[in-house]
Amino acid sequence: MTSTIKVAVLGAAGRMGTNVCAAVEGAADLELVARLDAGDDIAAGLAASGADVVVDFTVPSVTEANVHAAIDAGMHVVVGTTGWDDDSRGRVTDHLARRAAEGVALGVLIAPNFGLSAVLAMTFAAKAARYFESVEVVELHHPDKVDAPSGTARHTARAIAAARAEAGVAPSPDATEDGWEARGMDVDGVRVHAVRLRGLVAHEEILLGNVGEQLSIRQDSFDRMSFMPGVLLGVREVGGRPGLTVGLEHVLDLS
Ligand SMILES: NC(=O)C1=CN([C@@H]2O[C@H](COP(=O)(O)OP(=O)(O)OC[C@H]3O[C@@H](n4cnc5c(N)ncnc54)[C@H](O)[C@@H]3O)[C@@H](O)[C@H]2O)C=CC1
Ligand SMILES: O=C(O)C1=N[C@H](C(=O)O)C[C@H](O)C1
Repeated sequence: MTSTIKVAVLGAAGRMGTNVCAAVEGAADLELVARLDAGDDIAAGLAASGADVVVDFTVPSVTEANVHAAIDAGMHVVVGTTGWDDDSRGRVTDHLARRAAEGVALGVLIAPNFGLSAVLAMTFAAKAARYFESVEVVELHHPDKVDAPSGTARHTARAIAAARAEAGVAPSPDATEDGWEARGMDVDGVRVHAVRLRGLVAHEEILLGNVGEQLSIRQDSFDRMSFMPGVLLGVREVGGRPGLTVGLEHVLDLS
């Protein structure tokens, strides 16, 4: 008989955490062993849970500390929470390397978006980016979101910028003078715009333009259930991927 993967969920009372707990409970090969949220002692809760994999859908201000606590506890981690940058990802890589040197090989998967449509949109945009003079990213979300722009939009812009740099493409033209404020955030030279609107869940549009033509790549997550197949895939795969993996596209082999 194959054993189940024991899963602890951090942020279990949140919009995503609630869905993740239900998805884990509905999967025959997974076992939900802890639901932890704000106010709980995360280190103690994880130690008591005996989890194999920790899933974090909390808030940007606490997610890094949670990941280090899980690594200290000898658990693999799947992270959906946003707010990561090169420095915080670097500290996780270093922590994983220290644990590996102690003989404890752990995997951490940080994915800004677990939705298949979003991962494909990012991948297609990065592939298209070298062929267009201009590219901008627009993300649209529910107004209860605490960060802007979204982690997905930042990840998309970084991938686009890397593809354009590799191809030697010039920066998108932009004659806007300094002091005009509606040009979005500059993420590695790609402009990212954020819309917050009641009724929305999570949406992204990548606009690519040449003289006389435009390509629009649009994805819509209408329901948080759409993230669950990706989260469960991450839970099943992370133990076999020691070190830090950033982006579900690597697990899906789309990169
Ligand atoms: N990667 C992906 O596919 C997706 C990522 N997200 C991201 O996931 C995160 C959570 O999103 P939502 O569920 O919508 O937010 P939410 O606000 O509904 O849930 C966050 C939960 O974390 C809890 N929390 C706060 N501090 C905590 C702590 N120290 N320890 C444990 N729990 C704590 C809160 O009490 C709350 O229940 C955000 O960063 C969001 O951008 C959201 C949707 C999809
Ligand atoms: O807060 C959300 O809702 C979402 N957050 C993630 C992000 O910031 O990219 C993923 C998705 O867009 C939903």
